[in-house]
Amino acid sequence: MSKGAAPIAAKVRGSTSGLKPSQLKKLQRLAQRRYPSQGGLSREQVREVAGLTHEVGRQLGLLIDRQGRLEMVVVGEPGRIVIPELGRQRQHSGRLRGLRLVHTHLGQEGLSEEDLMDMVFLRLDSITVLEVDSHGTPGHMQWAHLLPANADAKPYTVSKRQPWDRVDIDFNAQAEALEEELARRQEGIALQARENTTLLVSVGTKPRARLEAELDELDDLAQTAGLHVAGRLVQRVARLNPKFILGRGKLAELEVKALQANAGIIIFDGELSPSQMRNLAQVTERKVLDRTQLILDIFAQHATSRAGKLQVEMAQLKYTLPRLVGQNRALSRLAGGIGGRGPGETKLELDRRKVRERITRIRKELDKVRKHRAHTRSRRSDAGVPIVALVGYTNAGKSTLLNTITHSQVVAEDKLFATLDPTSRRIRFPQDREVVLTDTVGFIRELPEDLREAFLATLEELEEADVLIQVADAGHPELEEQVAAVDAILQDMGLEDIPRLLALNKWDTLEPEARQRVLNIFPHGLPTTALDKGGLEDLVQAILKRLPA
Ligand SMILES: Nc1nc2c(ncn2[C@@H]2O[C@H](COP(=O)(O)OP(=O)(O)OP(=O)(O)O)[C@@H](O)[C@H]2O)c(=O)[nH]1
Ligand SMILES: [Mg+2]
Repeated sequence: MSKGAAPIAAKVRGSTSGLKPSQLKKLQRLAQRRYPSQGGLSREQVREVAGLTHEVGRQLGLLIDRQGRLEMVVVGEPGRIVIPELGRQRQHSGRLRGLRLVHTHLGQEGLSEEDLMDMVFLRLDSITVLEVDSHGTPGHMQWAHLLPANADAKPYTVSKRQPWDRVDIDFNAQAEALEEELARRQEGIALQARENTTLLVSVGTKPRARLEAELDELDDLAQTAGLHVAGRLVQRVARLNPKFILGRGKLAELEVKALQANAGIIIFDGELSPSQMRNLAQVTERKVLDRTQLILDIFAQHATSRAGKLQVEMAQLKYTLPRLVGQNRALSRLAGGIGGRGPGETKLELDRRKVRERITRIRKELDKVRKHRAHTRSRRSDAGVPIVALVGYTNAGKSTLLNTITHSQVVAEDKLFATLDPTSRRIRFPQDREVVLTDTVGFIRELPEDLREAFLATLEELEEADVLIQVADAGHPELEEQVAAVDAILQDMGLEDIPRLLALNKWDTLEPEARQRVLNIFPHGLPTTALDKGGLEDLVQAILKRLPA
């Protein structure tokens, strides 16, 4: 090594190969300066940086903290610059990084799309470009910074390109004002904790209206799980991006939204592959969940019986297992709070063999439960009491109907999946007909495979049923889709031959024209208002007519 070659200081990063020792030394010297907040760089500093850019023939980037100290000098290539991963120490809730980037361009182009993306993904206080001409003379400057949520949905503001010596913005004051504003907006939304604040994302090939309607359901699910939904993002695509599911531009938009809303959780409609989940958690540095995990989480919250808990745990273990392998950051995200309820952190840390053993044990226990239930059922059918089962989409009013018909107190709530355990009540109808009325877990479209498997066991009761009452929420905008989803599941279970009634529930919520429209679609449907006993006479008569003699 020649005498003058100093080691590359830790502060100089990037494409340094091929640089002369003297050039490296000059770059290091940049780290000894203090950079003013007003205007960003002093006159001498602008000339120095422009001259160096010209000398090395590559873009230069200066990451400067709020004290004006240089955190890092990044050497780029002639046409681009790659900012290395930054430390995470400055990452507290909703705040900016506390670093601004000033970088040079060789030539006369201002901030590029790529620059703005860097600002978003690195959560920089601001980004500034200084144009350097072919003589090493500084020319125009242009800066940009993020904006708080605003009516125009503008993610950031970009200044005009202006002669470098006219830039007079106070960069620190601007960044601090922005942070204050972000925090103030936060208080505005009823002091929602970051851990509970959620953005919903739908990416798909279906028509936009369909994606929106499905997001409405995801919204209900999120609220059922106790989350605060701060916003949503929909992207229609011809093909899903295998790595991030979203395109890069949309991902930046999501990041801006998450930053503005201070969202700690992002939930994707549909299922994410383990690697997509990992990649997304990494770039967004937020907890990333998919619809399946959300549903699993709700089931975990609502399971009360031993069997119900076991079924949910089994489904969670099965779904989570492949998503744990080789994960580091995403794992620690998953382990706490939502998305990790049920099998707690310690269980998630068990190695795969132990998880498999646990699954086997649960399966055995569930077998026992199943046998016990079968036994109870056969006792019932020995007694010759016909069974009537309520089935239907979640939140349609099954439990309410059971309550009203039997005056019992099964939990009925305006929440999805309020009921997870089948409940049976013996009731006596007029004319001394006795029946067993059974409430069941609600259905949902695209029920996650592992859950379907787990809950088919609960639904075994249905095989013994003499009559099924399919309860639908007639006032729901997705009524037809929900009825179709339930039909499909019943068919799947081989139950399509059991006599079935369709209760068009929540009839009270419909206007007269809507009633007519619904009856045109479902001419055999029986209007019911489960809350009101008087309105159930037709349904009871229809049930009696279908009972075996
Ligand atoms: N307006 C109106 N609301 C109803 C009617 N029936 C049920 N509800 C309400 O709808 C919500 C859901 O009722 P549940 O009986 O819990 O529905 P479920 O089908 O058992 O739902 P899961 O167990 O979650 O699958 C509750 O807030 C009920 O009060 C009705 O006829 N009219
Ligand atoms: Mg219920």
